[in-house]
Amino acid sequence: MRLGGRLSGAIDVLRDIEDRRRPVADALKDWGLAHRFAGSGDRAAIGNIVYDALRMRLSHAFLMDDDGPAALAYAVLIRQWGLTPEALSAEFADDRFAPPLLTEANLAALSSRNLDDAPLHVQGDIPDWTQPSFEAAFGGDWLAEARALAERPTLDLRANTLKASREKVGKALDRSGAIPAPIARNGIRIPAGEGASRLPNVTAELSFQKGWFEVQDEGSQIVSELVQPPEHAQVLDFCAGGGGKTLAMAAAMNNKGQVHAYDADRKRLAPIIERLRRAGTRNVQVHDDARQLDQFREKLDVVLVDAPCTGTGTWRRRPDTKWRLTPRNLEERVAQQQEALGEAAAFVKPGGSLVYVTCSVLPEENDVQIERFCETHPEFSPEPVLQNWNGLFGGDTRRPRSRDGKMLTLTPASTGTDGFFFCRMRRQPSTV
Ligand SMILES: C[S@@+](CC[C@H](N)C(=O)[O-])C[C@H]1O[C@@H](n2cnc3c(N)ncnc32)[C@H](O)[C@@H]1O
Repeated sequence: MRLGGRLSGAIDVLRDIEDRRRPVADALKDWGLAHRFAGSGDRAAIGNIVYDALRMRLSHAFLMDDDGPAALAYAVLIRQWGLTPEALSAEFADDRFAPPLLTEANLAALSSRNLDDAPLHVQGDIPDWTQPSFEAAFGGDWLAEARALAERPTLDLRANTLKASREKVGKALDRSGAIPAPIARNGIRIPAGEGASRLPNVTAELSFQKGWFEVQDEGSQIVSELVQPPEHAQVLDFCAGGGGKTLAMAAAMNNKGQVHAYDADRKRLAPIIERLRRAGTRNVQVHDDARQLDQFREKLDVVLVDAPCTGTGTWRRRPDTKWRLTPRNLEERVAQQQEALGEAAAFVKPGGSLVYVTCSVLPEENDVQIERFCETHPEFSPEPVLQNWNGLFGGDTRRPRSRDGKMLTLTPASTGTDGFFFCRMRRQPSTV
């Protein structure tokens, strides 16, 4: 397919997402099934246009004075892919699959409008109601932080040290452009690429089938490393989901000690069994019934709460969720986080740690939760973590944002990762 056909395809998918409020991945998959002649390069290019359009939806719409799918898709090619309206007109002149050319009104808006005149949330491509939260989280840097959440993400992998070193995985993937990730010690990064370029399907690699690596954002790897469970510790991953952090901690513990993986939702937990097998992990016990945890009350060294959250830190990867998020969703997540923290705290032994993580950057889900929890549970208090950063990751790495060295926020702008929040609270040792 030529660029015109790809652009038409992207416009169809964007329209489908908007009209039927569908997740991007589903809309792209259906388009592929209905257009079987399209090759993998075409599908990747269409996917890139759609995702790029959604990441910068508000600023594109402002500059085009039009929030329709065609205007958004054209804006991607002009603002993000570096093509000019003139070059596109010339390219599409003899392409019968190309969409109608940009309207006079779109062209006039594009040449006369300046993004500096747009409301700030439009400049940052975030929902208007989230702006106060961004301001509270990042002060004067909030706009730069919001904009970084609208960039394309890298593809990050974690070498599974139970089976292979980072060097070995890097060699196995060298034709994919893999390089060591800047911060995480076992991280491998495949840069985001530009325009129509597509990321490799690393899960089709033999080295993946053999369990040499996992797909895991570098931010998720970093927070897993910050947990720092001692090798022989008894750990509970209370919101284990598909097991991304369980696997990372189990490998860091060198297959020693014990990681108990639990999730209130059995369906989310299910994939963990196959992942543990592939990774060669032998120190994980999976629990799908809360009653199985009763024996661990006040007994465990470390309890991780990787809490359900709004996922604002992953907006680069799932930009459609940015526009679907509502204040009500945020309220619901905040309530679930309080519940999960309260339940999980009961398993921490005196002197043990309770670690709270989210993949959100909103203070309501992060600092505010910690403050509220510590008020109602005075036996817990946050511990300094930033002071260990250099020791863990090296002195010349980028550092997360933190006001007090205890609560850390990783972001695309600060650490070049997805957004993550991390805080470790210590439970007072027993005095008897
Ligand atoms: C952010 S996801 C976990 C991701 C996972 N840790 C990973 O690294 O792949 C949050 C999980 O918390 C679970 N959850 C929500 N409330 C819970 C509760 N009260 N107790 C246990 N799990 C809960 C959800 O089912 C969801 O799977």
